[in-house]
Amino acid sequence: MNNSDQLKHNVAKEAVKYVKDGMKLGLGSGSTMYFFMKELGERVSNGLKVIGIPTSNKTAEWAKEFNVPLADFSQIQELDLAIDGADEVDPNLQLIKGGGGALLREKVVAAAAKEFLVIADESKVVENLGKFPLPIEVIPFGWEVTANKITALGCELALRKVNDQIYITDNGNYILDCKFGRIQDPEKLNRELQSIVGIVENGLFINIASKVLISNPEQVKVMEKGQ
Ligand SMILES: O=C(CO)[C@H](O)[C@H](O)COP(=O)(O)O
Repeated sequence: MNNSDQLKHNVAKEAVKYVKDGMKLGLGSGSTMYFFMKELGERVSNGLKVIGIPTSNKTAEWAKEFNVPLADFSQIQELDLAIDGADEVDPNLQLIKGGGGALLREKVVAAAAKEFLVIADESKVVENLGKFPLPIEVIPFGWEVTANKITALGCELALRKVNDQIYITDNGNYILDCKFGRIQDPEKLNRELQSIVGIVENGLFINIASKVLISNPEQVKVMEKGQ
């Protein structure tokens, strides 16, 4: 395992300790979550009873691989705990997410949870959000018009492509990766983006994270609001 994977694995091992018997879980997406799913599967094989709602088709595949039971979201009103990775975390626990393209379901699931636990390695911690281009999910219909309105807020953007093909989210939408540079006021930008028609959701997770676990080569630290 390389050093980066080791840090992801370490933080996942710590996060799985927050899972208690009988919990309804939100299961985030991304490579850090892969290690969490592996660890969770280990606990399930030792008798832990949980059910999970996956935030992406990939996470659903991992749940199958590691025998983590999944539930029907329509039968669940509230989740006990959602766990997910992040692309950037600031000192106020505001996040940029969506590097893996799953931000919409991730936000829906996080918002349905009593607690939202974020797991990341120290490379994700920043003083100000914005070095990582902000992913914004837009509907394909008229996406160029939507893109122009986003650009007017002061960013350069690119339609996400993979192998020269437009990237399509699990919800059938497009992703615009938006370079705002240092975001001075993430709450304000979030509000502005929410008012643009054509945007389905943006990757700013404002006042959603309850706690963030950060791994460095020595330890896993807990970040909480107001620290
Ligand atoms: O938001 C996400 C996917 O939409 C991921 O949580 C984020 O991209 C972090 O991924 P990784 O753990 O691979 O660094």
